[in-house]
Amino acid sequence: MQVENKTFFITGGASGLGAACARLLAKSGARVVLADLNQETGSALARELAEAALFVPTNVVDEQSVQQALQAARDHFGTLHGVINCAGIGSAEKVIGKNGPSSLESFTRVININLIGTFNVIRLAGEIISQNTPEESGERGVIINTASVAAFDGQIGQAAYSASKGGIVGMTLPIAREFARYGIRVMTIAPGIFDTPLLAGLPEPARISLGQQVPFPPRLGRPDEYAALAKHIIENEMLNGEVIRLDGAIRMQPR
Ligand SMILES: NC(=O)c1ccc[n+]([C@@H]2O[C@H](COP(=O)([O-])OP(=O)(O)OC[C@H]3O[C@@H](n4cnc5c(N)ncnc54)[C@H](O)[C@@H]3O)[C@@H](O)[C@H]2O)c1
Ligand SMILES: C[C@]12CC(=O)[C@H]3[C@@H](CCC4=CC(=O)CC[C@@]43C)[C@@H]1CC[C@@H]2C(=O)CO
Repeated sequence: MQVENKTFFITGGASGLGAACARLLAKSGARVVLADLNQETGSALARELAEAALFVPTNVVDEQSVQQALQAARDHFGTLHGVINCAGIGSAEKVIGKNGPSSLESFTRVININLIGTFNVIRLAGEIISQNTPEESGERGVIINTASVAAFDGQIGQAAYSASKGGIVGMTLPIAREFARYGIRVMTIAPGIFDTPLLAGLPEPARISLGQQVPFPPRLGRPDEYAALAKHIIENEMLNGEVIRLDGAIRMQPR
């Protein structure tokens, strides 16, 4: 579908990859709902994007929070044509640490936010989108999820994170197959290493080193490059049920 005059629900839309999608889609004539935990950054971006954007405080793991955010989106913009699931957290914890086995709580938290939160939004937004009047082609909408190359090249310390992203990879095809009857496409992007606030905690030498691990281009990915792929996925109906690595050919080392 063309993005102009369409509405997209972007989880994690207040920062990094999600915010880049919001900016590009708004600039392209779309309307965006910034569904994010962060009131400060979410409100600031909504002010920047003016009438093209609505910020709704949202916790993707909370059913009622997502339902209320989706209703706010419909109340404000009238409908919903797509979702970009960017909400997520990073994590690094060995299975056996200095003090013994890692905590189940930390593993569960990463799975809850990254995987279950993504599924929660897919199921609730998918039901709404399935009720759209279809385009001439029969398409009613598109859902884009965010995994990670860690789903395939998980490093030491990334058991929870890789499992959460591997789950997103795993559910892409079965949901695309189910949603085909509604004319809803389901795609996943698996980014390599992108220059976002998620990496903010890393010292500069570590960031430079990560970028140099990328075969080409030897640098961190830019959020606008992720956004450009997301926009293309929305516009290209033949992209469905697939996971696209966006990573400069990096294959993460064990650690
Ligand atoms: N930056 C990278 O190198 C990289 C690589 C691979 C995958 N990813 C994935 O891309 C996605 C976006 O990451 P980013 O780099 O833009 O990070 P980021 O930290 O800049 O943005 C993530 C956003 O998600 C929001 N968020 C976190 N938990 C939430 C929840 N429960 N409900 C709603 N919003 C929540 C945060 O408030 C934040 O605004 C994440 O899923 C991340 O795992 C990032
Ligand atoms: C984003 C990614 C995986 C992570 O979670 C880490 C991040 C580098 C900075 C980090 C330091 C930590 O102590 C916690 C984990 C993390 C946020 C990694 C850069 C690329 C990794 C990725 O997902 C590759 O696709």
